[in-house]
Amino acid sequence: MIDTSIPLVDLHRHLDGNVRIRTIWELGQQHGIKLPATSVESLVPHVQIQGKEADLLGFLAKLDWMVAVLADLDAVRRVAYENVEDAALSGLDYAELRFSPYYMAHNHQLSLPAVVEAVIDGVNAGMRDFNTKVKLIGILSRTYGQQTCLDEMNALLSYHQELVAVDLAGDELGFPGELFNEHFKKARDAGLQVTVHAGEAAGAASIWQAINELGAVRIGHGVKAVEDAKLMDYLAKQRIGIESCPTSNLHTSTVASYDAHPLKQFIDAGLLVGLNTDDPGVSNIDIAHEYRIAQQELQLTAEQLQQLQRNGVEMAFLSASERKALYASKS
Ligand SMILES: O=c1[nH]cnc2c1ncn2[C@@H]1O[C@H](CO)[C@@H](O)[C@H]1O
Ligand SMILES: [Zn+2]
Repeated sequence: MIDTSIPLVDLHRHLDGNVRIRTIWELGQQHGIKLPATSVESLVPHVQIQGKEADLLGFLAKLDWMVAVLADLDAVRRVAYENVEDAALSGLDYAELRFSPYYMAHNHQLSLPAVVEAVIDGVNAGMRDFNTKVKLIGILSRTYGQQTCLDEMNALLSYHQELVAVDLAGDELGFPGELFNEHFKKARDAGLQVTVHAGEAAGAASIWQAINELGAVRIGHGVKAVEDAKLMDYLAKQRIGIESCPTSNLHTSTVASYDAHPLKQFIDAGLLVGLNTDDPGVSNIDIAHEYRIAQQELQLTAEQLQQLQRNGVEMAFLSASERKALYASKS
């Protein structure tokens, strides 16, 4: 199902949505943080989806305990380091890990630039110990509004050489992309690429906005693109990558069932679409699970699965020589 001759990548993966349950428990104990459970086992329903949530915000609440235990920069480094180990354990050759500095910092008033630096340090330590190449994407958590996102952007930009891109995540319905046009201009001016969570909770107009005003060259989820034929055409022609995350879309009730997921329509329309996990810890999945779902629930052929795998490599934020080296590492 996964073709071992093609690099396996995951480009849409929140490192603050992938904190191990045992780590949440241990950090809670270590720092005397009150958790809503008396054991690792009883913590599970508080941080992992059981069935599905009614909407995106219900889903996002599951991440809250993952960052509630980030009491100091060592905790941040640990989570970043373990994310690289998790990526390696799931067989990824290359991963783009994304994180929101304010989301990780706010419970314990950590400094935003210090959190960015700690994530970079943890990931670099992970890359020394494990065999997965990682690049980082900085997130603005739109749910906290324009000013906080400006603080996030400034913290991220002070480490722009260690990042490949910026993203906008959180409450898409409550905080439309227009609020962040200036933020993303700063990022583009600093030479960063842009991917945006769009067309997940809101409709196709949000995807147009992300492309035309925020400068997105990739779209996270993009589920609602199927509602707009012109947009589908544009995405295909412009080779705008769609970071598809089918299980996350089910868990947020963005789609009612796997059957209703538009992945096959994206492929049929010739879109540059790849498979990703989104928040593996919250959804309790790995990348292999998404390929299994694509085969068994979305009825994709072996050729289509290979195409998804290659699309991932094509849309990765890598230079031409890095992409070549990634392919070469498999042959
Ligand atoms: O599927 C998603 N859609 C929108 N926002 C998300 C999703 N998963 C996580 N976050 C958001 O990303 C930041 C942490 O990286 C947080 O703002 C979290 O709410
Ligand atoms: Zn996401």
